[in-house]
Amino acid sequence: MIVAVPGSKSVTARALFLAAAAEGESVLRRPLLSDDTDGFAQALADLGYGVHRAADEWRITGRPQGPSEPAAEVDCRDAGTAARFLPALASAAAAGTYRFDASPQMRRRPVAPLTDALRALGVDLTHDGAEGHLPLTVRAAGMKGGDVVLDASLSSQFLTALLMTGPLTAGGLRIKVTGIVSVPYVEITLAMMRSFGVDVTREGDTFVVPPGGYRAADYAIEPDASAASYVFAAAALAGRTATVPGLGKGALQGDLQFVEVLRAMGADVEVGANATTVTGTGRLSGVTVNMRDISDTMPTLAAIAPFADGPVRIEDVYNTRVKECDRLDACATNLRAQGIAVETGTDWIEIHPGTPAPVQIACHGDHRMAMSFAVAGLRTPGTTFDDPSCVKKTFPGFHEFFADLRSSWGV
Ligand SMILES: O=C(O)C1=C[C@@H](OP(=O)(O)O)[C@@H](O)[C@H](O)C1
Ligand SMILES: C=C(OP(=O)(O)O)C(=O)O
Repeated sequence: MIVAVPGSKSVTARALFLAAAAEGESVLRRPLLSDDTDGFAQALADLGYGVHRAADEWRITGRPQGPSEPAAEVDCRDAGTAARFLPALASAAAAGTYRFDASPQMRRRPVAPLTDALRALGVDLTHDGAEGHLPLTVRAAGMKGGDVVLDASLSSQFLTALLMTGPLTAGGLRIKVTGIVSVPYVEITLAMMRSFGVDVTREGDTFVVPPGGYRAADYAIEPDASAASYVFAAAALAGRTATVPGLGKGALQGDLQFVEVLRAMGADVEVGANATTVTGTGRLSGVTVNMRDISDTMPTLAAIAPFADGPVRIEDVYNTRVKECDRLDACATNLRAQGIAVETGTDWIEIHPGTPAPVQIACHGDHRMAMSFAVAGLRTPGTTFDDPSCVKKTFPGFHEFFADLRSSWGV
């Protein structure tokens, strides 16, 4: 069955940034419509960029010189992308005072490696509450650019923010990276910067970003590979077939690699030129997998893991502890509540086979907790959620979408 998923959150956020920074009007086709991307677009409008949104086509009027508003208060809501990318964008403005705040959940998440780097580059930036967290205020006076050292071992979003800001500085940036997670997201950034006219080069662990700015683009946003993980996992679990169009061999998003985990567990997987198909075979074997590059799909795997015929061990995912919630803890606690044996360490989780009992899943306001355990709920009737609407962050219609999928599969 063909199952279309909404547009990519990561690609939509980058496209919004790059379009706002570019000279001219950009057209973004099939953007994701969700709380994160709505918040990002609204933030740009609040900063004074021209943002015109029709359902499947957003038009952004770029301002290479920065926001047209001399001062603004920006709400980044729950979005890591907005909270990390937008203060960097504002820092490059010729002048202006911009305050960035976020939800309590996003206020808890770190931004220090990025704000330290911006300060080292001469930006006047103050944390208005806890040091290293939102809220923060940028008093922009243009950025000269130059050399900077960045630790991206808690989040690649810090690096993406600096990379995308580089062309807006007078002399460009040379970013030396001392640690990195979620590398495929950096590849998305570099590919999209190329689509907006900028080529970043690498010298070992240093990224060299030229000055000169971006040019506007007509940009089609691919479907969200992390959202697709729920469809693929559901097919593997239910013994059905799902084909997600728009995500194939040329896809930008690393999270499509989740299908290789399902393949290793026994599902049939076909990655075509422009679509990916997963067929459940009725067999799911245990697996040990390093998910450092694709950690947004860790909860998807953790939730279905009890149905495998051996232990599922997921390694190298420390930074899932600083996402919408502490995901290693939240997965372990929910699985244990279902009666499943689970062990965890600082950066790993191991889940043993079992028959999950129907319980109310504690979502911790985390869309991925709700969506992952909804997939596992295919085999655990009676599963409920304390906060089902938290899916709005990236997939507002998820529960209706998933109910439709189940009824077309008859499961
Ligand atoms: O750059 C991006 O769009 C993202 C990068 C990843 O974050 P980290 O780099 O913090 O792992 C990912 O988890 C997040 O959902 C989106
Ligand atoms: C970690 C996530 O989001 P972000 O960092 O963009 O808020 C996510 O969507 O799983």
